[in-house]
Amino acid sequence: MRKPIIAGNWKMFKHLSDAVEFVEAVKSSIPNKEKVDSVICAPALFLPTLVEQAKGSNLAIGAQTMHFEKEGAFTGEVSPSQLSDIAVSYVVLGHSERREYYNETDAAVNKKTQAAFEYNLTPIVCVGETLEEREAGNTVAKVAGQVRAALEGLSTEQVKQTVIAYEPIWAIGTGKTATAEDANEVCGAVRATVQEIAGPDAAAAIRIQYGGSVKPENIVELLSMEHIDGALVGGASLQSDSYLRLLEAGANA
Ligand SMILES: O=C[C@H](O)COP(=O)(O)O
Repeated sequence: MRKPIIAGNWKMFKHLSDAVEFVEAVKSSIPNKEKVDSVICAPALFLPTLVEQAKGSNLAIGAQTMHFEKEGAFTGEVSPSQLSDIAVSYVVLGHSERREYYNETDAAVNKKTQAAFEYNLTPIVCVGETLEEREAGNTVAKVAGQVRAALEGLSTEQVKQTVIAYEPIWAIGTGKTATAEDANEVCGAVRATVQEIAGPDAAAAIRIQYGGSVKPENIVELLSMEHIDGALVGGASLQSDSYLRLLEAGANA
């Protein structure tokens, strides 16, 4: 059985003092690591403080993006080596907001995924279709193409350790969740794509999250689905009580 992974993506919300208060409130109540991987992906500015604060607890801290180069003249960017140096453990790559507003291409996502492994970070690679693509019946083609591009050149072992987050773009921050059955169908297509690229062992091991208006009220049903191994959560991860309820659902899935 695959261990569930619940990751909060705070996007560009909170000030440092709110973030510290949140981690203080949750850190002693995070479920055992053997039952669920619990992650908060925070703004880059907060990472050193939160990593220190979460040390010794079951909470892991992740970044929301990074460059693929180790270092260089890339004003405003954060490198994989810098994240690794401060002991960040996860990084979200190819979020639809990065793809849409910052022109993050499939090729860049692939370079970043490879760089994540080079620097000991676990990549959470986001894929998903727009409403137009869904209505045109192109969901699986779009998502499978993004998965193939992101995983190109990775070893089977690296594919097994990658986390894929399936996030239909029309469900992000809109309150519209895909039905658990629809989400499971696309996550199943992601797994089938992984099997084509990296074989059955990798397909059985890779963890696939659903994201898009996940909240304590709908997470149990989503996690009961065969191919859904966790959730990438925006809005509902911002409040400590709601975040802990999501983790509880993960621990009991
Ligand atoms: O990364 C998280 C997703 O974009 C989902 O955001 P949301 O839970 O606010 O819909």
